[in-house]
Amino acid sequence: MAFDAEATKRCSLMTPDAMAEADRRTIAAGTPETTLIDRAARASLRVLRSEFTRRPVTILCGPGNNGADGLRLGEMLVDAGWPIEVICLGEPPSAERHRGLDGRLRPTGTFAPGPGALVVDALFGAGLSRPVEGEARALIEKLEFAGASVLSIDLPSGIDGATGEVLGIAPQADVTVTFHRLKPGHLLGEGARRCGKVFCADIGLQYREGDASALHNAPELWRHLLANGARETHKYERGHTVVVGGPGFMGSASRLSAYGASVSGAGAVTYLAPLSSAEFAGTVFDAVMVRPMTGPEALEELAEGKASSIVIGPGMGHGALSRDCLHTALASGLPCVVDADALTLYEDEPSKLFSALHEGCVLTPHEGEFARLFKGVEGDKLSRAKAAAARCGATVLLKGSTTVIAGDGLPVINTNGSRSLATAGSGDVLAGLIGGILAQSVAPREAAAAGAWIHAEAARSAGPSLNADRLPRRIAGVIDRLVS
Ligand SMILES: NC(=O)C1=CN([C@@H]2O[C@H](COP(=O)(O)OP(=O)(O)OC[C@H]3O[C@@H](n4cnc5c(N)ncnc54)[C@H](OP(=O)(O)O)[C@@H]3O)[C@@H](O)[C@H]2O)[C@@H](O)CC1
Ligand SMILES: [K+]
Repeated sequence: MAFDAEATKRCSLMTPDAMAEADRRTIAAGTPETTLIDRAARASLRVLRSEFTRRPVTILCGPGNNGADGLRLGEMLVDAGWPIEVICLGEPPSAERHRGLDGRLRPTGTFAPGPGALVVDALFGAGLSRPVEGEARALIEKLEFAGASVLSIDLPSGIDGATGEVLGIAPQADVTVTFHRLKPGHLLGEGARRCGKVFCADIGLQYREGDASALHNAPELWRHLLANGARETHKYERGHTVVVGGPGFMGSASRLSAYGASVSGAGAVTYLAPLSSAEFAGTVFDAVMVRPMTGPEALEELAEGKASSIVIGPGMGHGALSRDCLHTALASGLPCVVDADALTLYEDEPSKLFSALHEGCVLTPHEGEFARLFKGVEGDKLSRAKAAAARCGATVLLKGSTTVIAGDGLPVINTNGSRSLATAGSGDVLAGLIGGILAQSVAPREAAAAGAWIHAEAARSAGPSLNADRLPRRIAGVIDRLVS
């Protein structure tokens, strides 16, 4: 079962190149470029007026259409009676085309933004092609300690719209206004930090299948998949997740996974407890069934029976039984969440793990585990997750304050994470939650996207005192609200 098709269009992220192509298409279909610039400027004006009170405005304009948006915005601000000045890189704009700016153009050397001023950054947007240097760099450097507010048009100048990386230098914007669709660079790395509050305005560009390079995660993509399970009446028809338990003191991580699975909407969860902790596990769980793990054959028996997904890795340890269980889990062909110790068991020979994985698997590494398992995979987070998924032949969920999910279909970027999630055991709960969603016949990329968003949402309104024990209860609340 897949993402909702209409929501996929709305949640699409487009690279600067795809945006330029949409721009060309729209112009070729009869909308003049000046009309698009006009709409972009008008949208910027709307946001500017809603976010800032009247004050002196300096507009920094670059040589391309990002600068053209800035010039047009300048004219609109003059019409609205705002005090403005315009500073252009390179050639000054034609007096004929921009009569409204008469007497307001200043040379670059005069730029001295003061506290309380508003600077519109229209230097570079989607056409940024190299690191920002020279005069443009000097202008952006002056912003750093000026205390002025910054509104960036399309992107903070210097942010690569495809990756979120800084090319040379980029300002810290308070507000960014972009058009048509967000770009991955608005959500990734430094881009996410430098954009401030992001607004996306419709300027009448045509959308076409194949324009997207990634998706911005949102419940409208996958909410219908969760509701599906709730219609089934028998517990095993609603999915049955098996969580492979960890031994002794380590067992708490896997128990958190079992709690995560138990609130996922799956009909049943079985906790397969190593003998050293089976008795204890039997006393702590109520809603989760506990079975003793006599050996990998106990897992095999469940996999051949009623299980519909497996969660393996949290608190499992690196012993021989762990290896046997991992092999049994993967060989079963059931959807599997491979997390924590299951990711690091084979860090010295990852190809052994990769060759056992199948397309129903979801790997959930944090940055440290990712670096150890996918040696040599470098670059921005989106590219790394995609490369890792291609290398291992499974879905990869690369965790962090921004989480990227790559697998079959467009990759998904999840951005509702918060600091409250950075707490011990939170990742174990996530692994269980995704396992529980997988058990409900949801495809791996879709289950990972749903799990990442729900998990983050459960922590979003919480304070720093949130711990992993209390997370499942909050997850249950989020899911119930989503499917009600
Ligand atoms: N499609 C849409 O949605 C719409 C887009 N619109 C707007 O258009 C913007 C895209 O316009 P764009 O393509 O003209 O690119 P833009 O960002 O102005 O920069 C290109 C110029 O900068 C130069 N340059 C690049 N890097 C440089 C550097 N480091 N240092 C110095 N120079 C550098 C580059 O020079 P070149 O590489 O050619 O030598 C070229 O001259 C987009 O962000 C949005 O605001 C709206 O108006 C309407 C609909
Ligand atoms: K800009």
